[in-house]
Amino acid sequence: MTLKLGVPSKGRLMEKTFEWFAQHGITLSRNGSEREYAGSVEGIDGMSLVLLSAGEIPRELAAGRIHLGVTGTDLVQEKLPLWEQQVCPMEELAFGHADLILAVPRAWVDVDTLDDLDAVAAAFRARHGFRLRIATKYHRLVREYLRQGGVADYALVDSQGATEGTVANETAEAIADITSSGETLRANHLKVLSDGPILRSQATLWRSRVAELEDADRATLATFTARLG
Ligand SMILES: Nc1ncnc2c1ncn2[C@@H]1O[C@H](COP(=O)(O)OP(=O)(O)OP(=O)(O)O)[C@@H](O)[C@H]1O
Ligand SMILES: O=P(O)(O)OC[C@H]1O[C@H](OP(=O)(O)OP(=O)(O)O)[C@H](O)[C@@H]1O
Repeated sequence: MTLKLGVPSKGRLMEKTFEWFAQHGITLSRNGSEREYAGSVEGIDGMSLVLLSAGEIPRELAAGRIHLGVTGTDLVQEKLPLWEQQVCPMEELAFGHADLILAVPRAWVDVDTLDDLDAVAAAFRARHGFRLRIATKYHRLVREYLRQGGVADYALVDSQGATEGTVANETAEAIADITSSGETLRANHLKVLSDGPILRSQATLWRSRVAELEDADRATLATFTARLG
């Protein structure tokens, strides 16, 4: 057996993760072509690399199919209702910073807070005969946040990408998505509610609490942990 490390298979998150491991004397690389999802690890014995979608890493950690994984706090908390029992954060990696926020059309001048949204949601239902729609891929986190905020008159609409476009496309009245620079929100004429983000996320190195460790894996994990300082 080897200690299995799951890393995002593409984009910024993959590149930054490779850089972060390099700073700790561990060289991660993708085998063969850009399209091949196998990789290798140099600089530490007994560790192997698995390239995965960032969104699948939480589930693989929770199933114990990988021992370590890099992905955002947002994805772990969204995908794993019992995340604290299933995974443990080893290190925040100081990149991939993004806030999960609720945003409404900038033209809604009377709506700045969750309380305002609640009032508008009730009026919206009375007027249109259906609930105000919020587009998101973060169903669990958004439902929980709105429940705690006392907002009930809404319907979630699933959106797995280009979520900010759903308002202009008239498939939703509001959105909940991650934002970093804020540019996508601005470009789509949306404004963030002022109550503060639903969640602040960053790329984090997680350890599975359930993956089985053989003696050799335990030794590899100890060597790796010592490297992190
Ligand atoms: N603009 C951004 N700035 C910083 N971090 C971001 C940004 N967009 C996404 N992230 C973070 O990167 C991680 C991966 O996001 P996301 O699932 O959207 O990636 P993806 O490339 O679509 O991955 P997948 O392979 O699962 O489709 C998440 O933790 C998210 O918070
Ligand atoms: O605040 P900003 O810096 O503009 O970044 C936010 C955007 O980045 C992410 O999208 P991504 O580029 O991953 O594409 P997606 O819409 O397919 O998820 C996220 O879903 C936002 O749309």
